[in-house]
Amino acid sequence: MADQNTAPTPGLPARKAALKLLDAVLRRGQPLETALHGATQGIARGDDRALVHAIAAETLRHLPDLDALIDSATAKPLPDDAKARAALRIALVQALALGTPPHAAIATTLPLVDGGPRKLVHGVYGTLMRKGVSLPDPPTLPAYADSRFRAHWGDVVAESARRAIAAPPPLDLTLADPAETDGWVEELGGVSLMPGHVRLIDPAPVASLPGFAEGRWWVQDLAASLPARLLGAGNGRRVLDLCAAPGGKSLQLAAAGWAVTALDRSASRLERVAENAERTGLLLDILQGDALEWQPDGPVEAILLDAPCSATGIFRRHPDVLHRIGARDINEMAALQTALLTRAVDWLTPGGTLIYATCSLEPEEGEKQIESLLEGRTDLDILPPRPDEISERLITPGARFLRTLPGMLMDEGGLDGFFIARIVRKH
Ligand SMILES: C[S@@+](CC[C@H](N)C(=O)[O-])C[C@H]1O[C@@H](n2cnc3c(N)ncnc32)[C@H](O)[C@@H]1O
Repeated sequence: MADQNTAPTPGLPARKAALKLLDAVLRRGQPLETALHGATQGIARGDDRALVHAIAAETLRHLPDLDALIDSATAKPLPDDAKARAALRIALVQALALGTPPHAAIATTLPLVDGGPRKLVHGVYGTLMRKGVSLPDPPTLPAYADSRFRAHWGDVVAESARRAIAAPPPLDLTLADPAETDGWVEELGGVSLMPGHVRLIDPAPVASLPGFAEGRWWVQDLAASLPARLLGAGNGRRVLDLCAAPGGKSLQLAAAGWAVTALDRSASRLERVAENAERTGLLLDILQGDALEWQPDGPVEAILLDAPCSATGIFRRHPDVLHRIGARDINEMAALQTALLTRAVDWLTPGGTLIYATCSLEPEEGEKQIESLLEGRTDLDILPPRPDEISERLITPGARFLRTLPGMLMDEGGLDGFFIARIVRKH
């Protein structure tokens, strides 16, 4: 990112807001995107808000390494929540990762600790800069996430996750009409890894891209497009999308010819579903309701349950998740998923299909959910993904489920971590 510090008032409000944003994420456990609005109140320019986001997100991508540098230059470690540590993190990340000239990075940070540990911050920063330190490439993952990834998926995947968190991922679009894939690849200057998918490596702001206003596509990571692909063509049949907002998968299903009931508990998130439906001209029956209480009028042939989850699979775009999620969150989410899944599966007609998906790298929210669902249930079966439905490069031979992991399609820009199972009701 370009240095923003050439303005006469050298970007102090943006740095202050970045500190506030990081505090909301690290101390109060709020998602980065949720906290952004509150932290940037009073910052009028879009560029400045983008700078706040960039400083916070980049700090989170490199947090363990930034802290290790800070600890290497202090006699004893500063407390985690010390103001000096917070200020040093953002000064260092600007100088070492965002390309801000070192003097500008510290000049915009020191006023934040006026009347406090100014001398300490200046001293530690100066020591590190004189040493010519740099951040390791790839970054070190937060310890808890690193140990879980290694335990569940092995060292190779954990190392790929380190490379994946290093930078924001490319922008993936899902097309309303997969037959137009070649045309949009050319028009947008992207590449396609599957029919109906276009990837932009170096994207412009979304709303300015051709086809956005006309609703010819929507933003959706390639992995997030896989669950709906496993339901195939709808031919006018009804599908329940039980956790629908903001609506990417509902739109895909409607575009594939399904009559979609898009249910979600959150009224505010459903507004985004309605906006997306309007922009794309795709028809959705939008309903607010809690899937733990609501129920359909009768049995249904197809259900998509894109369940709420820890979201540890989407750390590339949301580097805050790996800092916020712990064992308790994973267990709570897994219990909610079990409740949603056991309820929804009983709504299926014989021969009906339920797709269960989570954007999580935690087996408790994926493989283990389905294994325990199937225990003692002779009426349910698993239909594994077929290479003709999605790229064969994503299918592990013999696997019953679809599991995307860091490292897959890495040379093409990778994809998010997802778990997807196709459950069929036999009788
Ligand atoms: C992973 S997001 C869904 C993403 C969406 N399927 C898409 O593709 O855009 C999970 C959603 O589940 C909703 N949710 C959580 N608990 C719910 C419940 N008990 N009933 C209905 N919706 C719920 C949340 O509001 C959230 O919008």
